[in-house]
Amino acid sequence: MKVILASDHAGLELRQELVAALAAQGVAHEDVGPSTRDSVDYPDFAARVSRAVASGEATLGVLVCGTGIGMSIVANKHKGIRAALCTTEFEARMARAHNDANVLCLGQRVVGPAWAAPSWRRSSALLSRAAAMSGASR
Ligand SMILES: O=C(CO)[C@H](O)[C@H](O)COP(=O)(O)O
Repeated sequence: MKVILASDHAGLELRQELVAALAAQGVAHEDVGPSTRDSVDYPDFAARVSRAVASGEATLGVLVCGTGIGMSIVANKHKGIRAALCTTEFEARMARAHNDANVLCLGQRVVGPAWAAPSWRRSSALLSRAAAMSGASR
């Protein structure tokens, strides 16, 4: 299994937190940026991750922007992508178990530290659990 992650400038810190969580758990992953808080266009990053998942280059994708909404809209335009915008661990579990979601979209401004520190910590666990639930080997 390989997880591919990207964000825009508004999702940078949460994405980096998730990358660290995956690395700590030994989950294969690819972080495709961006690397700075310079403003970028989220559709470019949504397309990069969506293409990778749709082609099989990656098993699961994670996209983070300010709200997660734009990322989910763009990702779901790609054939073969079932992107789920989740704000809770329950939603992420259901997205995998009931909807076979293959891209997790998160909003840093919704679940991130500046808005709700406890949710920020939960979101790291959320991704790790979603990845683990794929059933694929790490
Ligand atoms: O959430 C988003 C898209 O759904 C973007 O992250 C957000 O629109 C970026 O806003 P700004 O350029 O003002 O930082």
